[in-house]
Amino acid sequence: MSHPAPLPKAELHLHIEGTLEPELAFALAARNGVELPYATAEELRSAYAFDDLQSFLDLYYALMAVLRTEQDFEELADAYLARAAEQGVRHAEIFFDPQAHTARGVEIGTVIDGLSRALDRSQERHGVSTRLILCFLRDQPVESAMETLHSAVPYLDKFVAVGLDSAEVGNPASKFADVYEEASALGLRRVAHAGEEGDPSYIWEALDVLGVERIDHGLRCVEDPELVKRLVFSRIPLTLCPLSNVRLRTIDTLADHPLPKMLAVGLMCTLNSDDPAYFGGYAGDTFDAVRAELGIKDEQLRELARNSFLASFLDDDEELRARYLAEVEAYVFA
Ligand SMILES: Nc1ncnc2[nH]cnc12
Ligand SMILES: [Zn+2]
Repeated sequence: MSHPAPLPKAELHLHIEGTLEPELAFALAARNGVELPYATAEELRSAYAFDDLQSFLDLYYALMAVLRTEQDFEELADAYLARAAEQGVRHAEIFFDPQAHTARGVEIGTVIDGLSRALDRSQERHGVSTRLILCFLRDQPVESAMETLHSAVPYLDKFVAVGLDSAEVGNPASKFADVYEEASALGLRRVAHAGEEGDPSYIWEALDVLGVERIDHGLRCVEDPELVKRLVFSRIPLTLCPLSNVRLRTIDTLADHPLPKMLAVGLMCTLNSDDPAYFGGYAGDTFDAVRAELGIKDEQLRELARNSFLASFLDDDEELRARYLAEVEAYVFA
């Protein structure tokens, strides 16, 4: 029996380094002469059991040692885009973490040029339009973020926005106020992870100090009714990642996810996979999981897909956005 075509969607919260599947990690390790502290891909996969965000980040950064050349970054992105396309992703806004590579002696140009090689061919090869978002590591000094922004200026035509990721608690958004101000002056859009593990004050700061247009995660906004009001009235999109929240133990089970409540109060939610190689599912798997475990109905799935295109940075191609939105409206659920 053939599978029904998946619901068309945009993915707005996806770390390209988090798409590194164990098999590709081993292939790149062999090609680059990098020793991994695991005997097989299966053994590595069995290490994907996390207690919290930091325990995941430790493995996530360690495995990046296999990514060294433009070709490595190109293959990584191409493999993600192929899988995303199979799961109905039509448009992907992709995070990358330059500091995690430059700290290992890999030039930012190698990262951006390698990723761009895959992204530039993606529409034609996979039917997926793309944008890149440069993320700063919030647990690194602000000077390093500023240096990273400056080193990326020659590549300004290759990415559309800046983001903020890595260990949240103890690294509030306000630390990066000057970096975001400069990024905005360079014409870049602004997003930031907030309210993943951090309390609602992290979301307030991302909005009020960094001036972000979207909140990545934003899960803990539900603890602050004033914040929920603000997010609803200003239509700030949240890029939720429910499978990530379970794997990083922000919530106990998917059935505990506040998505139904968030939709009911009018928050502009989108569904995303975050680090799919580590968290057990890509974008389509995420839609399937919330349908199965949270009882999200077909018309709410359509709303989530519609939101993903409305919240995307496709403002420079409204014709393409309109085409995607028409596809969402025309979609017939099996
Ligand atoms: N879920 C996440 N939160 C913060 N930083 C990340 N980097 C990669 N995935 C992340
Ligand atoms: Zn993330």
